[in-house]
Amino acid sequence: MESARMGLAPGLCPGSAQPSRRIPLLRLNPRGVGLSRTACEVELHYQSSRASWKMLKCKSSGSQSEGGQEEDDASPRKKLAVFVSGGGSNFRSIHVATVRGSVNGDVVLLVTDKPDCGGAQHARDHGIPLVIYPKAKSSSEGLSPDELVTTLREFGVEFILLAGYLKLIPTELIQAYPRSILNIHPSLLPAFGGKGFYGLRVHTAVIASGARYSGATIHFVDEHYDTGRILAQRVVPVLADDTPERLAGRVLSEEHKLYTQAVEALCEGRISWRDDGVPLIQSRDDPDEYS
Ligand SMILES: Nc1nc2c(c(=O)[nH]1)N[C@@H](CN(C=O)c1ccc(C(=O)N[C@@H](CCC(=O)O)C(=O)O)cc1)CN2
Ligand SMILES: NCC(=O)N[C@@H]1O[C@H](COP(=O)([O-])[O-])[C@@H](O)[C@H]1O
Repeated sequence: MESARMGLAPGLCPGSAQPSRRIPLLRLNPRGVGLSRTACEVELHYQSSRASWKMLKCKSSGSQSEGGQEEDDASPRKKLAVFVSGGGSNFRSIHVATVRGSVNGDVVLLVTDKPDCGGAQHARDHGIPLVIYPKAKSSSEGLSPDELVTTLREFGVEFILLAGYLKLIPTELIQAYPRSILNIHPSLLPAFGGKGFYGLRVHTAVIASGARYSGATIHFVDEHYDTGRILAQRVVPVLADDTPERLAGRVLSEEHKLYTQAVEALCEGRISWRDDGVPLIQSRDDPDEYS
């Protein structure tokens, strides 16, 4: 049984241009992993006779707040995992908010199905470990659903944020993280959601429908695309001469603000569930106000 121990190194990614030091191909121990953390480094010890995959490791200091204070006096900082497939502007926006301190949490892991995407590059540039899910058909790299759950648990992940992630989250993860997975969608769900509705396709459909308003939706994730409980929305007008690209740009700008506010509430324990199952955000300024 192969075991590998490694220190952290500046972000390395499968296929990255000039890895400063190749991380050995790591194998996951079916019985779990050992995780030890030095002052500013995380070392992972993996043994496995089964799945083989590449673990991208970087200094963990990149995920701490600017003040370096690891935990808010009031409550411990929440550990977040972000899932991306593309440019990662929502991921970057959330990461900036954790570093600046408005979000009482840290991004401790990035998950992607596209290791060369912009979001993965941001993780490498900022010392955030990265894993691949799901396995690419053409490659042996990547985790199985059970291995993904194990890895998230070993990183102490408490909440999962989908941010332009384009693969179906498996039932194993939904069950392991009840009421703890959020997604952002670029329309006013339930309109223009579901399989096939992602990226510019959403905005093209909105314009073609003649809808006068679109927007962004944050929702909890269930087993199906875009059918989970809606947590927050923002409305964006559709202009008579809009193109999908221009509408996308205005919606994306609202997404960044909406997602950051939702994650602030999530990390401060300001989300409550109405008796009919609708999640509400409690105002930071007025505890009697919910939206
Ligand atoms: N279990 C869940 N998984 C995911 C959800 C969800 O609500 N429940 N949300 C999506 C994000 N999303 C919309 O917000 C979404 C992403 C992708 C698709 C889609 O049709 N994907 C294509 C494949 C696209 C590709 O691989 O390039 C498909 O499945 O055919 C719809 C909606 C993330 N996961
Ligand atoms: N249905 C899922 C979907 O379409 N998600 C959308 O992908 C974009 C990702 O942008 P980003 O990578 O710059 O955050 C965002 O507009 C997000 O709402």
